[in-house]
Amino acid sequence: MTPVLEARNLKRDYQIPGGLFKKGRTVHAVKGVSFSVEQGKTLAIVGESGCGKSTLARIVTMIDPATSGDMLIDGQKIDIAHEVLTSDMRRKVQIVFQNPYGTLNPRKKIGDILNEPLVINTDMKAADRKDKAMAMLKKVGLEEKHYGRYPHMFSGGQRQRVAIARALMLNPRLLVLDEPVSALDLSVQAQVLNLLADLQDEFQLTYVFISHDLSVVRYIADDVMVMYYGEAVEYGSREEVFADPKHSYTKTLFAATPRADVESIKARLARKNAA
Ligand SMILES: Nc1ncnc2c1ncn2[C@@H]1O[C@H](COP(=O)(O)OP(=O)(O)OP(=O)(O)O)[C@@H](O)[C@H]1O
Repeated sequence: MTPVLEARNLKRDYQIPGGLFKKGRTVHAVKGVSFSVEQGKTLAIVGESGCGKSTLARIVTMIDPATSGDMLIDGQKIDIAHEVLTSDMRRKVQIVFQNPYGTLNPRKKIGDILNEPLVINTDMKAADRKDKAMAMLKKVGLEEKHYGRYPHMFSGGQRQRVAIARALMLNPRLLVLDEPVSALDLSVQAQVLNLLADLQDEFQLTYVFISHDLSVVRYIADDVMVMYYGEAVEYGSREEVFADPKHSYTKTLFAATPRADVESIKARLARKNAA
């Protein structure tokens, strides 16, 4: 089966300009990383701050170009240098960030926020756009009455639901989730993770899930890639990586991670496995 996303030897360098008495230098943020994700699966990318996860997320989402390497969506090559990147290509991958309040325009109503991607990228009629936005609100566990409200009227968890709904409006092939629950309380984290899992089941969505929290990764990932200083030091199925971490960095990372309360996620997965 052709993977939804395939990355081959992706690299990203940043040039840091020099000053009067200081030489410029190059930061190798991502040093040749390869991975793939099949439809309906979740690849978690984990690692400590500065390891290059967000840079990779921005490359995969086509927000930033890569310095070299190849990226394919459904087997189709993406122009990683962004010289001829079409909007059709861009809309195939959407992203949800950690802090929805920072990415939802506070002056826009939820309905307008959900409509916006359709206005920009499609020629759908206003009535059809509204129908789609209303349906999406329900899919993410919100209600029709929320359509006319502003972001500040919602809780953190509800705002993240809006961000997820907005990301799904263009029926993307891939959703990049960049620390999507890290800013939320534990009980709300579990609800949002359950929502993501339900949406994945229903729409066969494919996720790249960026996280530093291994207790979350353990319950949502199919595959895990551990990054360290721009390199993938570990990559395999969740079971393999968790049962037998090979790299010394991964062992340290696992030992240092507090176990969060993810009982409800565990229960949900147990139910799913039993069904
Ligand atoms: N725009 C930029 N210009 C220069 N250096 C950058 C830029 N963006 C990231 N870097 C550097 O690239 C490296 C990887 O950063 P990146 O933000 O991808 O890591 P991260 O693992 O996502 O960290 P965090 O979790 O803190 O966001 C770091 O050394 C960072 O300082």
